[in-house]
Amino acid sequence: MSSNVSSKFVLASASPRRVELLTQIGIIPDAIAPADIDETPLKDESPRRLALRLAEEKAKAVVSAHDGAYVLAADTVVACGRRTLGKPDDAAEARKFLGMLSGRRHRVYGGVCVIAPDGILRSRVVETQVIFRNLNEGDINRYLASDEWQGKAGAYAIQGLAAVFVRKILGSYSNVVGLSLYDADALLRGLGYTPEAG
Ligand SMILES: Cc1cn([C@H]2C[C@H](O)[C@@H](COP(=O)(O)OP(=O)(O)OP(=O)(O)O)O2)c(=O)[nH]c1=O
Repeated sequence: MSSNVSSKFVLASASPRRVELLTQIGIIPDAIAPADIDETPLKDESPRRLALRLAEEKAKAVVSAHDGAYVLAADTVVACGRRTLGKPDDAAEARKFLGMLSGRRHRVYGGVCVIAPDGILRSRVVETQVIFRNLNEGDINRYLASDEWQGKAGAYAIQGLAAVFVRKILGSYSNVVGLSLYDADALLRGLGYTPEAG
């Protein structure tokens, strides 16, 4: 079993949302070490497997530079029908994604991976279902003008203006924002880390 005595906590993510979410549960990273990995899906890779693989690869990419630390990484993938919606390249792609999400149910898969100081790796995927109301052209135009779609999987951020699109959500809200706090806490505790002593 890993021990957290004087262990540092490293967040392997460039996402400011993930820092904010962890702060909410009293975890302030000692270091932020974004992992620069190729996020291209493999051939026939499901969104669930993609989210898990990328979270694991992000954690593994930074662990060697942070000996003796707990390393946490995450990845968020939006899936609509059989399509995986990544971060849109431009406004045209964001428009396409929002059109696909309009009036439908989609799934947000959050991969979470923790590597403990002794090298033990634990990971899981969290699924949240989100149902959007119908979006008309005005809704989409206003949303695109806000720029909130940029850098967000599926071209929306539930924590911002897009909250009004969300008719129903089934599962973890923080998973949609970028990191399920329930699951991050469960993985960290399972590996012996507690924020108080960390
Ligand atoms: C669906 C959704 C996604 N997002 C964001 C969370 C993630 O930052 C982003 C998905 O991209 P990710 O590749 O998961 O993360 P990232 O590139 O921002 O950071 P890093 O790889 O360094 O960890 O989309 C929201 O902020 N709100 C939402 O409602």
